[in-house]
Amino acid sequence: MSFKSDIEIAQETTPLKITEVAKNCGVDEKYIEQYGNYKAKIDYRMLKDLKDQPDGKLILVTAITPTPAGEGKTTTSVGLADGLRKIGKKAVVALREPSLGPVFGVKGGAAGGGYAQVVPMEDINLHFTGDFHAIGAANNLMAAMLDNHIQQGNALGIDVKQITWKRAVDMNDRQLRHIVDGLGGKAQGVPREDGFEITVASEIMAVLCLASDINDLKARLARMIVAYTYDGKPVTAHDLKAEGAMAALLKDALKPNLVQTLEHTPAFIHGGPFANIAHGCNSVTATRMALKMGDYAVTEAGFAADLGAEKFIDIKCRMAGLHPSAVVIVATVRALKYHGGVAKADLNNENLEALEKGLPNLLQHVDNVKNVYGLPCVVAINAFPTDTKAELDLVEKKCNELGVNVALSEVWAKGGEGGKALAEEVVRLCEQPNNFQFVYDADASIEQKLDTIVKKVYHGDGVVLTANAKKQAQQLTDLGFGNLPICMAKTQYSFSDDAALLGAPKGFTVTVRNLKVSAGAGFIVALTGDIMTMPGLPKVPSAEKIDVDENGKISGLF
Ligand SMILES: Nc1ncnc2c1ncn2[C@@H]1O[C@H](COP(=O)(O)OP(=O)(O)O)[C@@H](O)[C@H]1O
Ligand SMILES: O=COP(=O)(O)O
Ligand SMILES: [Mg+2]
Repeated sequence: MSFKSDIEIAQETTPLKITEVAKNCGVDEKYIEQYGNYKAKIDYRMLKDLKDQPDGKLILVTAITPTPAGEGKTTTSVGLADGLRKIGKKAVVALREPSLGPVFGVKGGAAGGGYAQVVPMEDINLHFTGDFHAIGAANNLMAAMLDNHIQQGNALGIDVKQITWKRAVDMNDRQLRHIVDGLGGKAQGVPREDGFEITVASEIMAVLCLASDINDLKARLARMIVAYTYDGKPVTAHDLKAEGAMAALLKDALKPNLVQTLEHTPAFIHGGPFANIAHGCNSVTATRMALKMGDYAVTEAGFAADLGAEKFIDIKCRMAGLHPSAVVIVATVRALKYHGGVAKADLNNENLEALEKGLPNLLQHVDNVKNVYGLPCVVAINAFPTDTKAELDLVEKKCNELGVNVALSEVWAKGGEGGKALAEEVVRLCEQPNNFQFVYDADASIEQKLDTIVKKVYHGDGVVLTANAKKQAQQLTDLGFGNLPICMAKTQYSFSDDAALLGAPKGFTVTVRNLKVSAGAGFIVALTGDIMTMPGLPKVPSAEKIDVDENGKISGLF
């Protein structure tokens, strides 16, 4: 069976003018800054003016532990919002902006798929409104000012071996992970080991996602710790007088972007941290706008419920005072078979036995959402064209037998029409009482918080800190950062820190090898296993299939 590609579906649709989309969801035109006919930035001052307007219900879309292709959170978020509108509800979706890393790498774009997409998908997946370029420029201005300070005499006494700030580029480029720069002699800089991280892992991305306005942004940027002195004192962006210029670069990037789904549902897209190496959620301002403009605000958190959902709750909701009403856990036949031991190449072949063997991964995520996060949830079986009826029926049957709330989602194939059953169930769940809770108390020690996450969310035996991480934990506590929430940087392919441990592994510990404070964002990043903040391209990058014709029409993006 052949299907139209995502980009073919997107390009055959006629979107509404963005001013009409804005008007339809109640955004006053005085807040709209158009970027062409189909994109706009919305001034966050609208939130101050609407502060007395009641919020809608917040729905989080998460997933089971994914295959490298992803299981359809973004697709389901879009299709659910469309489905809610199909049943007469005022729904808005809030998503992250795609990074060029995956776009040209393995996963491809992040604008949904099939008949559940946001448009214009080419823009959204490529330059969009320039926010990521602005973040990269601000990040690298910081790096240039830091190295220039050292070159100009190093009055602050920065220890070049204790520089924590990396350069950034929005690309999967392993060649830049570990570099030596400042070569060429006295006038060319100070030689040192350096490195790049992907822009979505930059602390500035997290700051942009958590800041409420330009003053808050500037204050956060100023607090960012970029290095330590020879006597171990932190050096901040403010010490280097960098926050003003960085904020100037980010003035427009701070405003959320408004686009639409294929069915003209309003979609706020803003910020794009990955959930394995960063906190994995779109901006608070975009989420708040969705809550003001919709009776139901659907948002997503990256990768599975042990990563994006945990950080959505313990970082984003904790900092912004958000309280989700319901959670959708996306599951797919292919991912369940993957957890049941089927090789990636064979995932399109029916295999009921492997499917059943993979269920423990789903059940453990359901258990976490219900009993650790305390939220009502529904499993959305995201139907792929390669799924057989027997497989889809088995997942639904097993979930029902185990008392797991489940709904079939056909949004990829049918758009909002395929999301009506899921929408009805989500509306019901939003009216249920919920015992929303954070996983840990922020005032616990850094090690206790790490241990709690490993035990309660990953179902491991506990955390192990390397000697280096232990020293850093003590240093950060002594500097007064011990009460910050934790941003776990861990593989997305396993509950554990070992990507090979699929399903619902037991009897493992998670090793934290490095702790770094993101003092501007307000959390501590814990690097586990061999996770890296600069991914690499695969053997056959998706970029090889992307092209543009003489009329500027792009092909090959998905
Ligand atoms: N039901 C489906 N059938 C076919 N392809 C799908 C389906 N759902 C998602 N996809 C595709 O799978 C990939 C991952 O979907 P996405 O929504 O980005 O997942 P996530 O946000 O969880 O990473 C995308 O290329 C998307 O087009
Ligand atoms: O950070 C990861 O996001 P996805 O799970 O949407 O790829
Ligand atoms: Mg996604």
